[in-house]
Amino acid sequence: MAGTDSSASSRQSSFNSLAKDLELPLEQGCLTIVVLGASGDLAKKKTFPALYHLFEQGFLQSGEVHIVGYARTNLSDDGLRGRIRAYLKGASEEHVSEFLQLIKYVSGSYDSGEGFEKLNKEISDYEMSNNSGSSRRLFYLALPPSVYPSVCKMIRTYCMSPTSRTGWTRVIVEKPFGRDLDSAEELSSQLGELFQEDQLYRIDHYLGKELVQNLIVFREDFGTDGRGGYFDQYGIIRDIIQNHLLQVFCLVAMEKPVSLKPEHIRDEKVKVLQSVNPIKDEEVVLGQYQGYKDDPTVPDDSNTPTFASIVLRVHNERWEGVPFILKAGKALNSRKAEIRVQFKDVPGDIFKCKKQGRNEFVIRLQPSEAMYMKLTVKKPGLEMATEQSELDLSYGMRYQDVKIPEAYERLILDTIRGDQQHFVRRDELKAAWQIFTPLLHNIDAGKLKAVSYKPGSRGPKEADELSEKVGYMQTHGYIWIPPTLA
Ligand SMILES: NC(=O)C1=CN([C@@H]2O[C@H](COP(=O)(O)OP(=O)(O)OC[C@H]3O[C@@H](n4cnc5c(N)ncnc54)[C@H](OP(=O)(O)O)[C@@H]3O)[C@@H](O)[C@H]2O)C=CC1
Ligand SMILES: O=C1O[C@H](COP(=O)(O)O)[C@@H](O)[C@H](O)[C@H]1O
Repeated sequence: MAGTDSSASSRQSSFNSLAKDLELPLEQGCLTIVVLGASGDLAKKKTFPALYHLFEQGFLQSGEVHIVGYARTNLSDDGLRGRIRAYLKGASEEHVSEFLQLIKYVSGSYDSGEGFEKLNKEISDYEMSNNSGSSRRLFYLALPPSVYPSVCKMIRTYCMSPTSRTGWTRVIVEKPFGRDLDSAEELSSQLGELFQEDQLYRIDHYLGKELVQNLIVFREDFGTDGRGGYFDQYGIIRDIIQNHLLQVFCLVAMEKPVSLKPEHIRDEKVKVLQSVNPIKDEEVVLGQYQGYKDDPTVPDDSNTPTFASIVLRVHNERWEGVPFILKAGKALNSRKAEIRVQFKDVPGDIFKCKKQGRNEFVIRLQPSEAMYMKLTVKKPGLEMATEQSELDLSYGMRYQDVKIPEAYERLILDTIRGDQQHFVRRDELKAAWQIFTPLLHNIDAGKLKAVSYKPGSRGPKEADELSEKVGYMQTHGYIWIPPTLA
């Protein structure tokens, strides 16, 4: 049975020792996870599968956890279970059935008491029957941000963990957290009036990826695929750069934190964000792929960028003069996310032979996690010539028996443990919007135009020109493909 075997208990024990390292309280007892927006895309593709994987590994135990889906759509418990089952392909039938039995569905609106009273009754009945005297309540808002204020108000009014029991109430909110600095601050104030900062978990799933650190390239080989209506309201900067890529940038550029405690790490992230200089228009390239406007939900005159390459410059002792190129796009030639640290040429290079490229340290976040170093070595043989080679740590080869957890899996577990290290703090969010808001307002006002690029290409040629102009040198004549990708 899932959740009761010895591997599950050994995981529970390493989980407990990690919690001890971070000085988090060790907790057991009744846990309810409520997924609001349970009928939606994120819930079925990411949230419920992540919960299943936590269950399968013993982090969520039958008899202790209770999962409730909530949305307006009229569904039965089995109706919701059927939708979820379709996204748990390849999993053991026995485990899946056991997991699905933990799930109930409650239907109701997002702004009236009736549905939330029903939801509270469902949770309270389970807590009474569980008999542990505890009440841990986790609310996952897999919903459009427009309904966060009303949903949070309803949770605060009807569904909080009762003070008569030990436990807590925590709320996970998805991105986008606002459209610019003012709207994000307004949303933060609305939520801040209802919950303490330590109850709010602003999720950015890039922070849950195994190899998250710096970045220079981020590419996707698909377009907006049916999400054109949503995407056109936001664009690539709000969808990916202001959140996912900026978070990764912070982890690379920040100074060493005082300790691994969440507050110490987030203090350093805020410092580096506050050291970023205003973005210069001439260090931005925007693109829109040909065919984007064929989507009927996208206006014919849309200037929304589906591609952007933006140079950030950090005004501090360590990074003065170093360009950080944040690049993301839809409908490109490949789907990958990488951090690429390129080393400068040595001054007074004594080797006359033409180099293929500079030394680079690459961290591939996906697909096929890897870290590798591209470096110039002497070409084996009698002549004194150089060539490019590599030191490779491809995870698929080095860690063949290890299953790398999904980002959402890790982040939900962090929330249950009360570890906010990988979540965005309010002042961090503000500093992030401060960097991008002037640029976004200029784009919204039509002052910066997106140039067109071919789907399946590297994006606009102007982006490569910009990288070169700020000092990045592409490797010529030799491209190494890690064996796990070949
Ligand atoms: N999908 C993805 O891959 C990702 C999504 N996100 C974020 O996660 C959240 C949820 O995304 P996703 O699941 O794609 O969204 P959906 O559009 O699928 O919405 C989720 C559910 O919310 C309800 N809903 C939709 N529109 C409205 C509305 N205008 N007013 C009230 N309720 C509404 C619907 O449930 P019902 O009608 O049954 O109540 C719907 O099933 C968003 O904040 C999104 O930005 C973040 C990263 C990736
Ligand atoms: O939040 C989002 O992220 C995905 C990319 O996530 P990944 O884990 O698949 O790299 C992006 O496609 C989507 O547009 C955006 O909303």
